[in-house]
Amino acid sequence: MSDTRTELGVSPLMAGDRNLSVDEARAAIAAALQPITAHETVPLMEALGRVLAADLLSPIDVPAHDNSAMDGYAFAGSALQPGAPTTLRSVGTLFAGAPWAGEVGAGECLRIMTGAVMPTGLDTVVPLELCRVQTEPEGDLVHIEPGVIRPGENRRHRGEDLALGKPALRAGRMLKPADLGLVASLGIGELSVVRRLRVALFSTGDELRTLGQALEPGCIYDSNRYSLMAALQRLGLEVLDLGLVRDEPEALRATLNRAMAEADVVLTSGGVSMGDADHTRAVLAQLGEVAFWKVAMRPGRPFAFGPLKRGPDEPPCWLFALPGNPVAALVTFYSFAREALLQLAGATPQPLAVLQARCTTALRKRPGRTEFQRGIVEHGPEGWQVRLAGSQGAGILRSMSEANCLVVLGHEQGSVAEGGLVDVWLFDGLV
Ligand SMILES: Nc1nc2c(c(=O)[nH]1)N[C@H]1C(S)=C(S)[C@@H](COP(=O)(O)OP(=O)(O)OC[C@H]3O[C@@H](n4cnc5c(N)ncnc54)[C@H](O)[C@@H]3O)O[C@H]1N2
Ligand code: MOO
Repeated sequence: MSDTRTELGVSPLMAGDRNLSVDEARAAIAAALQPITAHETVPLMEALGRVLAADLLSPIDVPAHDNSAMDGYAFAGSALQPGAPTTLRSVGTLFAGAPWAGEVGAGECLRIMTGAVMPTGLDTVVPLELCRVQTEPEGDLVHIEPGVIRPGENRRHRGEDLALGKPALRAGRMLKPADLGLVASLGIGELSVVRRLRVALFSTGDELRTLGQALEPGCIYDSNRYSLMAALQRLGLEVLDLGLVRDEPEALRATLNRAMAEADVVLTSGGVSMGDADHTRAVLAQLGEVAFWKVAMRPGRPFAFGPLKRGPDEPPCWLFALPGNPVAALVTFYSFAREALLQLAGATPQPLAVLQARCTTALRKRPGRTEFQRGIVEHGPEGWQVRLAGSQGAGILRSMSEANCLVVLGHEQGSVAEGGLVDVWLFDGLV
């Protein structure tokens, strides 16, 4: 990371007045970042959402034995005669957890429960509902009509879920509920995970007040820190809340120094547009190589990104400076910061799930920039459909709150006719 200017490439840092496309900005960010590697061991029940540090090899076969997939009768499939009924005598009952110790001879079968170990020599289970049982004092007779079962059916094979020595989960996995169950099925109670990425978060703007403070004339409550903190928590990251920072070089410098000392990333909102940015730029120029971009997108045009330099052998602290307008802050977070933070956290990239939905109204759009509109997607008579969620102003948080998705109109895309298909990012898919 010594020569970030080269790694970022000429285009983003030298973009000057040119507008970068969303894809160019994303690519420049991804090319600059190096994941953190330090790891720690955590108990399984604390591993949800954490990033697996190394491939997890299965120490056992799961299941450990061939076993029955059904409640029924286990027998040797070779006993089945093509085109003729088969009758077998049941010589015992097998329960899960209690392997069969006896013998099973020709023409015999065993009543077996789901999950019980298949005895040696038996490879087929006929489910109870597919056979006729005739009760007899010396052992029930089981009649199987031709064609209801084939040899080998309803047997679960040893190791078919997880095979001894094979990777059960790969490094970089963000662990989800089923993964924790999978690890438990291997008898493993703790995991090596990448340490949590630490993100310092603050809002800038003299007009901002925080919860509990009085709202003087001209002031507003800081909302960005709360929506961004929640978005960071959803990603499973550690948040260092640095509160509000006034529009003063010394306050900014002091806060950035603290963030650089304590965090891997600093995420800010406000103060990146043309207005009063000069002193911000001067402070950032002293601390690192932050580029101020204009991205061809709406909302969220102004955005700054780059490394704040620490010691010569230390990785930089990465700055993501989001625009102040509350919707622009969230849209740029999801467009640029989300995947970059997952990359830094060591997670295998997981692009957002994109749904295609029919737009219930026509949308005006000119090619040459990406537009994000707040929408409400629902299932209608002809499949997924989406309508816009109220006012689309970059400062209108209410419509963002009412929305359940973002309608994403791509860089090259033009206007959309009523009923046309559009891409949708589901908020519930934003992990
Ligand atoms: N001459 C220009 N003016 C503006 C441009 C431009 O390119 N040229 N870009 C506009 C766009 S687009 C946006 S977005 C904003 C972004 O500006 P900043 O990042 O410098 O943000 P601020 O000016 O500090 O704030 C903008 C707006 O958002 C409110 N805000 C800021 N922080 C918070 C917060 N933490 N919680 C709630 N609301 C917040 C702030 O009060 C302003 O109303 O600039 C446009 N102007
Ligand atoms: O980022 Mo701005 O929100 O496009 O107004």
